[in-house]
Amino acid sequence: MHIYFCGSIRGGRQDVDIYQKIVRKLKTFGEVLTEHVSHSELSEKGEYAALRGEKAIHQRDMDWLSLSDVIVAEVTQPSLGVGYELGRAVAMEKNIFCLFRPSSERSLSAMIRGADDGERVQVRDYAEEEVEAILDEYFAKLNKGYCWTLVGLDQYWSWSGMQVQQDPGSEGLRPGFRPGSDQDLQLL
Ligand SMILES: O=c1[nH]c(=O)n([C@H]2C[C@H](O)[C@@H](COP(=O)(O)O)O2)cc1CO
Repeated sequence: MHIYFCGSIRGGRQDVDIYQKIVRKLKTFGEVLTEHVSHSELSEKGEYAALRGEKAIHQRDMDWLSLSDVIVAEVTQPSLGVGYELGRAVAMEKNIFCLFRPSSERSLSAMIRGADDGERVQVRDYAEEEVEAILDEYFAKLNKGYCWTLVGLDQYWSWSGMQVQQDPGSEGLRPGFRPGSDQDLQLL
């Protein structure tokens, strides 16, 4: 599983220790593409010097975002970049899990909290000591969803393979094809 972690860089590095804790946990579920966000050596200047330019950072991160199965964002420290990544991820219909600490006494933007649909986009208030358990719970549910999708796909492919075998001249499935119906048998 590819995981994209979002956390503030130029928005302020105050929460880097929590980012580290989250990324350490995320690595037990899959590959974290944006591990650099949690590096304590990364300053508010960001990666400009290392990557020779803002365009390269933006392009690389958009490629990683497209590749990701899930986005996990620590949104307590406000960051324009994190807000932008989340907006793009919503448009890509990704699974998104945002984590916010009310103990900061900040008020999370309505554009993030209001995007919660209880399913694909989820926003969760948390305290630092419970973050690992919360991530366990989230990924357990996410993986369960994936298992069902795989079972469904497997059934679909074995069914469609059967149809093609019965009709060797077939170039594939026809639109409006219904498995097992008389209409299908006539079409074949
Ligand atoms: O150098 C960088 N590298 C990088 O990957 N980002 C991405 C990942 C972070 O989740 C997000 C942080 O945005 P911001 O720097 O505006 O706080 O943007 C952002 C920067 C600097 O803006």
